[in-house]
Amino acid sequence: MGLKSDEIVIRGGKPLIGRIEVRGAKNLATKAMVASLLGDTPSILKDVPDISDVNVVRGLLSIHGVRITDPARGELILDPSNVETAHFAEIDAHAGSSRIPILFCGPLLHRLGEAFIPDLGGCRIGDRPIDFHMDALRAFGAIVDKSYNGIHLTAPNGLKGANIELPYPSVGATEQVLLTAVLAEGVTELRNAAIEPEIMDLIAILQKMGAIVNVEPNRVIFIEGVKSLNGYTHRAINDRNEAASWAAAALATKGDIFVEGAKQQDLMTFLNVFRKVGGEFDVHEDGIRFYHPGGELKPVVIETDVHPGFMTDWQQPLVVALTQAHGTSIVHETVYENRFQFTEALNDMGAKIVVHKDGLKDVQRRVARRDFEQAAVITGPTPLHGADIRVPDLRGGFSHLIAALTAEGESKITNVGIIARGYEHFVAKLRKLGADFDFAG
Ligand SMILES: CC(=O)N[C@H]1[C@@H](OP(=O)(O)OP(=O)(O)OC[C@H]2O[C@@H](n3ccc(=O)[nH]c3=O)[C@H](O)[C@@H]2O)O[C@H](CO)[C@@H](O)[C@@H]1O
Ligand SMILES: C=C(OP(=O)(O)O)C(=O)O
Repeated sequence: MGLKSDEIVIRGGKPLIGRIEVRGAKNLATKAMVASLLGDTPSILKDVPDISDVNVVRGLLSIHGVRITDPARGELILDPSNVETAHFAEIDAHAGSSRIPILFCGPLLHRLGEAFIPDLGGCRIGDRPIDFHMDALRAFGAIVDKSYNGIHLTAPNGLKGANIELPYPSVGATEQVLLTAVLAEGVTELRNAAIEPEIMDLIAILQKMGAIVNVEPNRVIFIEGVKSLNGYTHRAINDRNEAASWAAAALATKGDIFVEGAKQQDLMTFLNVFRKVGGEFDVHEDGIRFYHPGGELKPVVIETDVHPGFMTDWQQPLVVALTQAHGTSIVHETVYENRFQFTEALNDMGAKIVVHKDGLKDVQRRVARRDFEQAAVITGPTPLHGADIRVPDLRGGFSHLIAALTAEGESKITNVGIIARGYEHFVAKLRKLGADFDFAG
């Protein structure tokens, strides 16, 4: 029987070897596209990855009247001059696979005086509430009405600078405040802000547009509202999460992958862990070579955290390599409540991973426990064998690809479409790295 478009059959046990390229980050490009709504003139974004989350945001921007053209590979011109005329109150659509529509709130309130936000997508890796976003918008003066099939926001008196302290340094809520405060009247002080490299890149974009944003010590950001902003021209920061995923793939499969576009500065925390596990890397001007130098991999204890800690999006691919380490590794997941679903499939393939749903209370941790954290204890090395598995979420899906490539025998993975949310042309890249697989999609 033929394969369906969201299925891949992988024959594993072969190292991945070769060179691939990472381009603009999913976690920046999509937000930069939203920022174009704030400008009075067109914006130009370069190195936009060909991923489905970008297409979702593109679709929503078009519905709002932003004219989008792509004159060259990875380049988008976003012209917001028709946004007012395309004005409508309600989108009868879902956000598709993406969480980005939540970031339309501030820009639409500024331009139209109201915003309608449909249900959000994104990975089902925990509750993922949006209370910080809504509280921040209320502090700016927005009125939030949840009686719709989605959320309806208005700002009858305009948006005014606010004093906001986030309960947790949320990436999305920090972006929400930035995208709202730049055109709000007066000064906004944001405390306990997230400072991920993608946020710094968004701030660079806003500065190019004419915004005044000061990043102060201790997670404080001051934003002085301005009356209007122009469009920007910007090359998106590269995708460090995709780079880390390919690095993990090189380690697990005993391979050697040159990731063009990987940047040492954005990956420092990951590189330290990669080295401690026994992987080697060479930093070049145009990328980083990640490889398994031979010999045994070593176990590690990791706590996921906000930047500059170990990014939660890195843990899922790395766990596959940890199944091949000699000894017991522990991954404390402190950012999301439910990010170990992917380990069930790994266990079906021969891994020994025990997930502690309430975390490991007796194990000493570097930083204080969060109420809902989980821990995975991985005992290795365990040979992996092929299995039929189903992708649960984006990074979990990439982990399944790595596991199937590491395993002896054949694996059939279904629901691989999710992986295209954040991994550009992953099938072509696997082919380039010498993977043995069948894919019909
Ligand atoms: C598109 C994008 O950029 N996604 C990234 C972004 O997600 P996202 O922006 O959704 O993640 P957040 O940083 O907001 O979430 C962190 C934690 O805060 C909680 N929270 C967040 C908002 C809120 O209103 N209330 C609340 O309780 C979340 O449930 C989670 O436990 O940052 C995450 C953390 O680096 C990454 O894993 C995601 O890849
Ligand atoms: C959790 C992730 O993404 P999103 O916030 O888009 O669901 C991710 O990139 O791993």
